[in-house]
Amino acid sequence: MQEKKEAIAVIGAGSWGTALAMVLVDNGHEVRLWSHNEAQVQEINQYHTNKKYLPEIILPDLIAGYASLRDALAGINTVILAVPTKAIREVLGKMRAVQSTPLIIAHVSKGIEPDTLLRVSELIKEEMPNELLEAVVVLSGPSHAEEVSKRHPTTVTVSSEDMAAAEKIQDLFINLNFRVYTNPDVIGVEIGGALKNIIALAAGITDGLGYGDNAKAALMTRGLAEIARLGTKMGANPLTFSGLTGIGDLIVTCTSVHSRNWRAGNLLGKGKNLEEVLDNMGMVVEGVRTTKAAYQLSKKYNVSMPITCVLYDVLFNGKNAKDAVDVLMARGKTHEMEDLVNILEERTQED
Ligand SMILES: NC(=O)C1=CN([C@@H]2O[C@H](COP(=O)(O)OP(=O)(O)OC[C@H]3O[C@@H](n4cnc5c(N)ncnc54)[C@H](OP(=O)(O)O)[C@@H]3O)[C@@H](O)[C@H]2O)C=CC1
Ligand SMILES: O=C(CO)COP(=O)(O)O
Repeated sequence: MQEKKEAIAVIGAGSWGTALAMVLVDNGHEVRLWSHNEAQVQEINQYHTNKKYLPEIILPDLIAGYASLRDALAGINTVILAVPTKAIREVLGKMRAVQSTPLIIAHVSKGIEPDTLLRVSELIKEEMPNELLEAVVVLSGPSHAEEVSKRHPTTVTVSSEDMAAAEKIQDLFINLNFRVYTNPDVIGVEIGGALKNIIALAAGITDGLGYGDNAKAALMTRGLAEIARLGTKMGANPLTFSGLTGIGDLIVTCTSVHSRNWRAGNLLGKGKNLEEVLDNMGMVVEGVRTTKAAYQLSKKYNVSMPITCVLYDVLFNGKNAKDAVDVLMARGKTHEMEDLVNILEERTQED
């Protein structure tokens, strides 16, 4: 399927960076997997494992671990940026310091920065000077690293303001186990990928409370409704939320034991406190910061996001999880689709 082979730097050797490095090696590319942790780089090069993040997996020999960012980026045109949203600015600062030629940066992070309310592609454009940035691409969709690393069938979507760059990333990754679609709606793809983590935390909480499948289906459906309302108000195509990076990712994250967001929520629902939960997770739980950002976005855009708002109170204001569910169930009567219809009508009038 794939013709042109090239050297690619994957920046971040957590679960997702490592699994994506495997896909690229399967497609015949030279892969340089950078980590800020030298011991981990040694483990990757000597033992071909990454025990902390993918304990069951033997990595292909052709994944080369790099501790030097300068060496990892030497002569490179395409970077896969696979660190948590919180680390993006720091890592881009380090890249800026050693880079002199323009890069296509394909990010795979699912978050929004609180306070600035920037999406990850916007953060990248803010941190990287124009002369170092050929294009920014986002790769997102229902894709747990644990399953991708076992080469189980997976589908994702790539999006960019530069669709030629998105198609390049599609070509680099697509194979018979990893099917890559394109979608030009960057806002919708990034908002869907980031905000599904909020709903996964909430779904974990109701599972932890022992509420079962009706409650989870309600959260997923009404969660998607509030994601679509906000995203559409921000300029996304509402259809994107019925695609892989919307409902697709929401399903996988709310229903899989692999999801760190669902697992964190589940522990919260069982009565553990947030600090304890995050300390024990050992991997990123993006939904916590994203809840803060989405809460702020809902105020900025004046969009009703009841699930996000009660989760915000659970995470940051000490609200009891069961009381939070009661608040949602006791809300005033409302129409299922009216708000989204109104937002779409407003948009038509503005055009
Ligand atoms: N895991 C998955 O299945 C998927 C994850 N994603 C998204 O990908 C992004 C990365 O997640 P994931 O790989 O799962 O996260 P992990 O927690 O598994 O790994 C994070 C990696 O980033 C490194 N890191 C953290 N902070 C910094 C920093 N300041 N500088 C350099 N490196 C840093 C960590 O290093 P250290 O070990 O030293 O902490 C670790 O190698 C997230 O936004 C996530 O939502 C998207 C799709 C699937
Ligand atoms: O985004 C993911 C799957 O598509 C991974 O979700 P978690 O970060 O909750 O593990």
